[in-house]
Amino acid sequence: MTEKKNIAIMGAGLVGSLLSLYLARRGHKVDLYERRPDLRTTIIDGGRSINLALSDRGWRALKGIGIEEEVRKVAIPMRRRVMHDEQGNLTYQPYGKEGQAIYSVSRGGLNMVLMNRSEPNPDITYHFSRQAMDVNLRTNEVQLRNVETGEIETIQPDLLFGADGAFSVVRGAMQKTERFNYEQHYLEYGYKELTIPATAEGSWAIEKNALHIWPRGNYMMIALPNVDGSFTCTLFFPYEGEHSFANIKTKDDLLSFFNEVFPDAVPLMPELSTEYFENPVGSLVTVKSFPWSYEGKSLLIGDASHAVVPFYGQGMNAGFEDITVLDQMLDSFDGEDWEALFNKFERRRKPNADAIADLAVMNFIEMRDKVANARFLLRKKIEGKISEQYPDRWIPLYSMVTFTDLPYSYAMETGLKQEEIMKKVMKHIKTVEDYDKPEVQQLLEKQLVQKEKLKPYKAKEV
Ligand SMILES: Cc1cc2nc3c(=O)[nH]c(=O)nc-3n(C[C@H](O)[C@H](O)[C@H](O)COP(=O)(O)OP(=O)(O)OC[C@H]3O[C@@H](n4cnc5c(N)ncnc54)[C@H](O)[C@@H]3O)c2cc1C
Ligand SMILES: NC(=O)C1=CN([C@@H]2O[C@H](COP(=O)(O)OP(=O)(O)OC[C@H]3O[C@@H](n4cnc5c(N)ncnc54)[C@H](OP(=O)(O)O)[C@@H]3O)[C@@H](O)[C@H]2O)C=CC1
Ligand SMILES: Nc1ccccc1C(=O)C[C@H](N)C(=O)O
Repeated sequence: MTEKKNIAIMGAGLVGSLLSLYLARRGHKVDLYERRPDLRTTIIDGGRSINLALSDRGWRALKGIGIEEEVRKVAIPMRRRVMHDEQGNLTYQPYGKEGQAIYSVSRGGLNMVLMNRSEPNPDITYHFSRQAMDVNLRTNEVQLRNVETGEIETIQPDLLFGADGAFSVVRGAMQKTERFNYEQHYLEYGYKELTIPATAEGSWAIEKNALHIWPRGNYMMIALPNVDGSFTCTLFFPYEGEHSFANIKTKDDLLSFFNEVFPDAVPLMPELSTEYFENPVGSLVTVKSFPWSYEGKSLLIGDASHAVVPFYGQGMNAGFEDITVLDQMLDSFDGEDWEALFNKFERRRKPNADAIADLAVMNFIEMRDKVANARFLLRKKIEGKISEQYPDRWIPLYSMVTFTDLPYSYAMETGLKQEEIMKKVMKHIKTVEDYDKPEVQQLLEKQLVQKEKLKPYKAKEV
């Protein structure tokens, strides 16, 4: 066992709360400081993103601490995309193979499960309504403000983890250190959450086990199911321009626009105009930074180090995977050189964080635009067939990201190679049956077998 450390985690969101369980299991004493009040006893306004898509990388981290089964009970499998066109016609695209799904979970519910798990553990203490204001990275002193009383206190842990989200204060302190790289990029789009409530019978008004998309070219609405029969809808919409948040000023503007572009959804959204004008518009930002640690005393993790736009449904999953990877590294850690450990961790994770950030932006274009196209859906079916025929040489990009633990960077590189091959294949395809044409089969044989364009993943030593 390594020496017992006093560890402080800034932020008791999804990543901070899960991380505390992993660190306490190794015998450390963990204190979490969260600027918000305890969500188990307080209704919090302003917290957005009511539900989240949980997939394999996230499940793996929950399983690693024995919490998977509890979360599965309240997770709704979403097996496919259901696309709604402007006439209300539906098309479908499965996410993966038979039995594969992404899972809709409540953000607050998941956070509570994680918090409750730490309750009987004397080595984990939550401090709510404590906002990190300033960090002295050299001394590891953190200034905290009691949000309720305004009092300031200073703590000095042995190790400090910054799990304080996309607008991290711990990262803010690192930004002032020498040779720290930082970049942020806001999309010209914002998001607003709306609701499709449960039917009078308490059931789901549209297909329950699906993620619904209303793709409209340069904007879209999506809906994820909740256990109470409702759906949380999110409108991703430009801030400015012809169709934009700026241009919807009145209830009439709203209803005439929604009736025109989302006609099948409007009758299912009785509170549309109240919610639209009351709910905030959230911004969409990618944050890339490096390094993530300082002198072996502090480390950024989750969104604090790599915030990604939500379109792949991978932000939390990537943050949870950070914990899995860190925990694996702790298995062979001598307990001495935390600086070397943190350096190894950040070098391993950085290329993957960058890859999922870029993939997430790409998936926005796919969701808001491409999925409405019959040729795109045909192409996905063909890809499914290739994957069935060459299971060890071709895992579709979406599946690599969502249903495996292959590094995101490998998924991205391989996806680009697949794209090249698909362009060639699709020149010969008009219908699914064309897949069996000799020229298609020969092309695949040449690319995949003879040229070995897509080699299976081999781990590189970092
Ligand atoms: C609209 C939307 C939809 C999303 N959908 C998905 C999805 O489907 N799947 C998915 O995997 N990811 C999704 N994400 C991303 C996901 O929400 C984040 O990646 C995830 O919440 C990151 O967890 P975290 O613990 O690092 O940060 P957070 O969850 O933000 O937690 C940070 C915590 O730190 C606290 N905090 C902040 N500043 C301070 C401070 N100064 N002092 C003390 N505490 C502080 C905050 O109150 C918060 O509780 C989505 C994001 C958005 C915006
Ligand atoms: N990648 C992305 O596009 C986004 C990711 N997220 C992530 O989703 C998770 C949960 O989000 P949620 O609970 O809705 O968080 P919020 O959007 O409610 O943000 C939490 C706090 O962050 C600060 N904040 C929000 N937007 C900005 C901004 N543009 N610039 C500076 N500070 C800002 C605000 O602090 P204050 O009140 O002090 O101003 C806010 O109260 C978090 O992980 C966050 O990291 C959230 C939004 C976008
Ligand atoms: N959770 C989300 C939140 C916002 C936007 C998209 C998602 C998705 O999960 C999209 C899904 N991965 C898809 O590709 O269809």
